[in-house]
Order: sequence, then structure tokens, then C-alpha cells
Amino acid sequence: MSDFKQAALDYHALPTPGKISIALTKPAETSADLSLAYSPGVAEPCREIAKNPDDVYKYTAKGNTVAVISNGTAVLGLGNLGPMASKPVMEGKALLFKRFAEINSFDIEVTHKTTEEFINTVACIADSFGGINLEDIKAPECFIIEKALNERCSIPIFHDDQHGTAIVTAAAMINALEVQGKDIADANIVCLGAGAAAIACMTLLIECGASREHVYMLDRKGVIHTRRDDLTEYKQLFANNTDKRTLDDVIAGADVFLGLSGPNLLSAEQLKKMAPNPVVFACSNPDPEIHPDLAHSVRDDLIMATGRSDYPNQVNNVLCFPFIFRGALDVRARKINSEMKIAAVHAIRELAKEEVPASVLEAGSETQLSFGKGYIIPRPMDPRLCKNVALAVAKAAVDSGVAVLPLPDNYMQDA
Ligand SMILES: NC(=O)C1=CN([C@@H]2O[C@H](COP(=O)(O)OP(=O)(O)OC[C@H]3O[C@@H](n4cnc5c(N)ncnc54)[C@H](OP(=O)(O)O)[C@@H]3O)[C@@H](O)[C@H]2O)C=CC1
Ligand SMILES: CC(=O)C(=O)O
Ligand SMILES: [Mg+2]
Repeated sequence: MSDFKQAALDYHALPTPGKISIALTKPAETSADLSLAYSPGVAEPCREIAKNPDDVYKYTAKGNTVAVISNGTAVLGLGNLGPMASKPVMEGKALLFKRFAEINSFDIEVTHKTTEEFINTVACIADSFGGINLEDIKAPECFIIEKALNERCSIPIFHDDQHGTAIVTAAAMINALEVQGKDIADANIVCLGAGAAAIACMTLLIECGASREHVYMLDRKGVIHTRRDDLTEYKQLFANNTDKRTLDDVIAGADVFLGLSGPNLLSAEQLKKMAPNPVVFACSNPDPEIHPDLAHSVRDDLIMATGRSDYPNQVNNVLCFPFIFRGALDVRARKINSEMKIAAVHAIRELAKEEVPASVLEAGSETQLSFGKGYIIPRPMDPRLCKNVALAVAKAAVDSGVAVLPLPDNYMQDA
């Protein structure tokens, strides 16, 4: 076993199995403490909440707690590993919620037979939480699940692999195309993958100015085109009337390659055929569609990004989900709508153009970082992400009428 693999296993196993635990926020040392925390004192908030359901936000941790819920059907790019094998990823998302946005989360892995059973399970427990982050649920079921839960629940339901990924990808793509001197409306875009992440990313990129007719999307069977009779309604939205059938056919002259599929699916030969100054986002985790070392060895005019923390330009939903929930929870948004997503795109994108604080340089053992080919998107460690993204999202929620609370006074000013 490699040193890195062993270190990763040890990190998860030692000294305590797993990555999260529960912390108390109130004293529980004396009989007097317990008489407040439990019987008889706990009856008082129960009575208040029974009279006024909104008081649940006043007397419990609901308002700052997000459930991270998966069925393990699309665990990173590893495929359908099932609920239990997804648990390290879900605990990881909980770790990121806490570390970057001070949000408490529970990871919940659901074993189910039908999509309806999954929806019912989540809908029945949803009110315990301030929001629900759906994770690593494969397409097309993820679309059905998210729509049904949005209809049934009055808290934000957010499928991270769709919308978190799309927001970060759009932010990074707008910046990358700017650095490469390309107009997003003219860019020829190849998207390898046609699942949860790919469909959401391309939908949002089009909302941000990409031209639908310049987009080619591919799944395991090749190019998505109008003469295929095996397309779901979600893939049909990206069907082109074209004779092109393979990645080889569409990659020639492409300005952008976006990989949301699986490992090592873009070859060096294919990369060579792309247009001058291409943008390559190989976002499959943990192994990208093309390794950055190989990509950089083939051409020196590209902007390269992956979903990984160990290479520059990490295009990963970690740059979004903690912060979009921070903003949504703080104004008690009933949902996360399009206005909030677009606000997040621009807050993330704009931060990459600002001077990088010393703490971020230290976290990456770097001496200098500035907007350009090797730095198109902020680093997850950047403390300004929480402030800027949550503020933009909370404002957008208030302005678009989905917030129950007003923007708090001086919100994020001291963050
Ligand atoms: N960097 C980031 O922040 C994120 C990265 N991702 C990555 O994106 C990938 C997809 O995740 P997600 O959308 O949630 O999963 P889904 O299961 O919903 O979708 C997977 C898609 O990839 C396609 N695919 C798989 N293998 C191939 C192949 N050999 N050739 C062409 N297409 C292929 C599938 O094709 P078909 O439809 O034919 O089955 C499907 O369309 C994963 O690798 C994941 O790690 C996801 C979210 C965030
Ligand atoms: C990053 C992430 O959510 C994924 O790869 O599934
Ligand atoms: Mg995921």
C-alpha cells in the first residue's frame, strides 16, 4: 500500500474512528444543569414550541443544522458503492460545513428500494433540520428526488453535486475564459458526462452566457444527439442535431473541456486537438479525466483545473455549499433559488481577483498567488469566502422574497 493510501486510512481510523463528533453548547455538570437541560426544564421549550412552532428556531439547534443525505449511488466518481461506503464522504461534507461555515451537520445514509421510499424518508425527517444537502445521488433519480422534496419541504433542499458544482464551475469558467481572452458566448464547449453535475453545470453556464448551440454533451454511449432514442428528458435538453458521435469528433477545435464523468477519459492526443488556449476542467474525483501532469506535458497554453486539493485551481463544490447554506440559514430562506445561486457565482468569481491573504498562502505553502492561469478560483481555506458568499446569498434571498428574516444588522461585517 502507498504511503498516501495508508495515511488516508489512518487519518480516518485514528485516534477515533470517523471525522466528526457532537459538542455540547450548554453546561451539563450539576443536578441543577440537568434539571434545566432535561427533566423538568426541557418541558418549558417543548410547551413554547407546541404553542408557536417557529420557536423551534429559538430553543433548538435546528436553525444551524444541515442534514447531509445520500444513498451512495454516485459516490464521487467511484460509482454506486451503496450507503455505507458513502459515509466517509458524507462525514467529510459535515467536516467542511463545520470548518468553513460553523454549520452543524448530521450525515444520513439511506438504504431504500424505490425512489419514492427515499423521498418519503427524507420528507418525513426534514423538519428536524434547517436545510438538507443531498449528496452523491445519481442521475436521473436525483432530479426527481430534488423536485419532490422541494415541493414537500419548507426548508432549503440543495443537491450539492448539481448546484454546488455548477456554481463553482461557472465562477471558475467565467474567470478562465477571461484569462484566455475568450468570450463565453463564442466558446465551443465539450462536456463529458451527462449526469447530475454535468446537466446542472451546463444549464447554469448557459444562464451565464454560454451558447446552447456551442455545447456538446457526451455520456457512456457518446455524443448526445437528436437521433438517439435512449435519452432521458434531462439529456434530451442537450441533444444536438449533428453527425458527430464520439469524443474524438467533438474535441477537435473545442475551447473548453469539462469533465464530470470518470477517470482518464481524455487522452493526450485528444487534448492536443483542442483550440489554442483551451480551458480543461477535469473535475472527476478522486481521479480526473486527464491528470494535470500529463495535460501540462502536452501543452503549455491551457488552463487546467481539477476537483482535487493537491493541484492548483480546485474546482470543487466545497467552495460553495458551506457558504450558500450559511447565507440561506441566516435569513431563514425557504429555498435556494436561482437568484441566490447567481449571487454565489459572482461572489466566488470576484474574490479570485482580490489580493490573497497571508493565511491562504501559508495553508498552501505558497509565497505568491494572483489572478491568472494558475489561480482562477479562490482556495477553500480563504476566510473571505464565507463572508462574501454568505452575504451575497443572504441579500439575494431577501431581495427575491424567499427569506423569512431580514438581513441581520451588520451581517458578516465582523466575520
Ligand atoms: N469537482 C466537483 O466539485 C464535483 C465533481 N463531480 C464528479 O463528476 C462525476 C459525476 O458525478 P455525478 O454527476 O454526481 O454522477 P452521475 O452518476 O449522476 O453521472 C455520471 C455521468 O458520467 C457519465 N460517465 C461515466 N463514465 C463515463 C464514460 N466512461 N464516458 C462517458 N461518460 C461517462 C455517465 O454516463 P451515463 O449517463 O451514460 O451513465 C453519467 O452521465 C464524478 O466523477 C464526480 O466525482 C461531481 C460533483 C462535484
Ligand atoms: C466533490 C463532490 O461532491 C463529488 O465529487 O461528488
Ligand atoms: Mg458529491
